[in-house]
Amino acid sequence: MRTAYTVDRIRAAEQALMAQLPPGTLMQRAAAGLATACADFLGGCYGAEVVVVAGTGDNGGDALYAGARLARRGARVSAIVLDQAKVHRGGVAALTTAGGWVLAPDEYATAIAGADLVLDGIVGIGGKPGLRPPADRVLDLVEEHAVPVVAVDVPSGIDVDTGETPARHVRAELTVTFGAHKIGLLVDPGATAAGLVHLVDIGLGPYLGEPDVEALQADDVAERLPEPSRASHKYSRGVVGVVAGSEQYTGAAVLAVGGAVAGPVGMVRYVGPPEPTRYVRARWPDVVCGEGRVQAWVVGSGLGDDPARADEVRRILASGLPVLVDADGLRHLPERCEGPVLLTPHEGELARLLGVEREAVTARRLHYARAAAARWNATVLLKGATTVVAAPDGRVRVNTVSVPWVATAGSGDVLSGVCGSLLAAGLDPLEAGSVGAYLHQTAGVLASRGGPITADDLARAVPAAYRMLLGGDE
Ligand SMILES: NC(=O)C1=CN([C@@H]2O[C@H](COP(=O)(O)OP(=O)(O)OC[C@H]3O[C@@H](n4cnc5c(N)ncnc54)[C@H](O)[C@@H]3O)[C@@H](O)[C@H]2O)[C@@H](O)CC1
Ligand SMILES: Nc1ncnc2c1ncn2[C@@H]1O[C@H](COP(=O)(O)OP(=O)(O)O)[C@@H](O)[C@H]1O
Ligand SMILES: [K+]
Repeated sequence: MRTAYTVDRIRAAEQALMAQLPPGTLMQRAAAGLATACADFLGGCYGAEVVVVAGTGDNGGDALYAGARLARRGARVSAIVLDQAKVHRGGVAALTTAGGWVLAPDEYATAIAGADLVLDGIVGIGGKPGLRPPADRVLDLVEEHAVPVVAVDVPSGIDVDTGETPARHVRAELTVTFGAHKIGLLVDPGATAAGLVHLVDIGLGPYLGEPDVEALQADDVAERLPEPSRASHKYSRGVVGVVAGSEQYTGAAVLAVGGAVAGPVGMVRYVGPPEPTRYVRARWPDVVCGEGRVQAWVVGSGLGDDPARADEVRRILASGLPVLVDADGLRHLPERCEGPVLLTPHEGELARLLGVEREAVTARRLHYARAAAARWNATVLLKGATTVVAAPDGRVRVNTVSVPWVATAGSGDVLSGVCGSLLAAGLDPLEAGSVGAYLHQTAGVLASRGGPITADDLARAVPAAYRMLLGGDE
């Protein structure tokens, strides 16, 4: 499990650990891990040109000490010190002793233009979002010359606790973070600004407590994927009912059912008008069409605006059974949901539900997913490159494994079927949403292999993804 914590929690853990150790130990552990990651990134230090950008806090200290280590390993390391009066003195001394030097302002442009790597030590967890002058001017040069950036702890300028980027911020190829993941490294747009994230263990583990945000990894997903036993029969494995598609949107029915049959359930029921029913029957002889007992429902994709279908959604939501509500179904939510409910909006749908602009949701994904979970008493899965799943009790998971080719028409319909199948097999909404999102993106990786895919390709790849995660043969 990848676990992330708020800045307050990380600071408290650091205090507790620092009290046990000689002064400066943690910074040296951080700098050592950072220097190794930079050397790996550069593919060797000898002769590499590195520019350290050091702000006024300990983040700058980490960067300067790492710069000193790189200089001792043969790199040419210079430093841009943003404020001479407040810079980490020990860090500057270490760098100069190791053969590095501090640049004068009129040397910044040339140094950055010739750099193989810029180390962003502007601000870490002590930073406010945005970049104050002269950091912004230095970033202009870095972007102008497209120099790769390794961010120290976090990309400077992001909101570390939320992943929001309300103002100017660094965009890194790699972020080397210390002690624990910060929430803003896992949630977009901060996650995108961070690039790849490498965690350096500095010994905080025993002091951290319960995480604020979790991200499942392959082994966590494997543990949670339902598997039948010798005693299983089709009903005990779970039956999922799919209410999707209409005379106009037949494809939504096929794709949602395609996701559901690819999941762990023993049986899928489909409930819909004659035309999509014909398509579903023709494709899956095993799907039972018409009403009947189910353990969970998937409702919403491609329903259109038929009032009878709206009533059906409301009736299902009042049944107390686990329900996944997607797309058009989201227009028929009650004042507050009862029972296990998983809502799966994309940003536009969540914006409509909450009466805000889409751009606001894009900018504040964690905030609005949490707000909707509290407002409707339901688990909310906000789709996107980093899917956020927020439960009404405050727990949050994010899915950071993703492949952009999955952003294709009908992909969300497949996701609804996959997650609904997991709900019917007994997972609670937070588990079904987070496991389903991981499985769906893994199917995307397998189907795509670096090229374009259709939603149908994605659904067909789900069983292989399931098998791979369980450790079965390829
Ligand atoms: N506390 C610890 O035990 C450890 C801390 N470490 C490092 O220390 C960092 C935290 O250090 P600090 O608490 O000194 O804080 P930071 O270095 O993150 O930044 C605080 C300083 O930046 C300035 N600042 C704030 N917002 C700014 C902005 N938007 N633009 C420009 N300047 C801004 C502030 O005036 C303040 O001087 C961590 O991120 C990590 O890199 C590591 O050395 C590991 C151990
Ligand atoms: N940039 C991206 N990278 C990876 N996956 C993405 C990206 N953007 C969207 N997705 C995924 O693609 C799916 C799109 O679903 P949705 O927006 O409902 O589309 P549709 O309505 O066409 O089915 C979701 O699972 C979402 O998480
Ligand atoms: K930084």
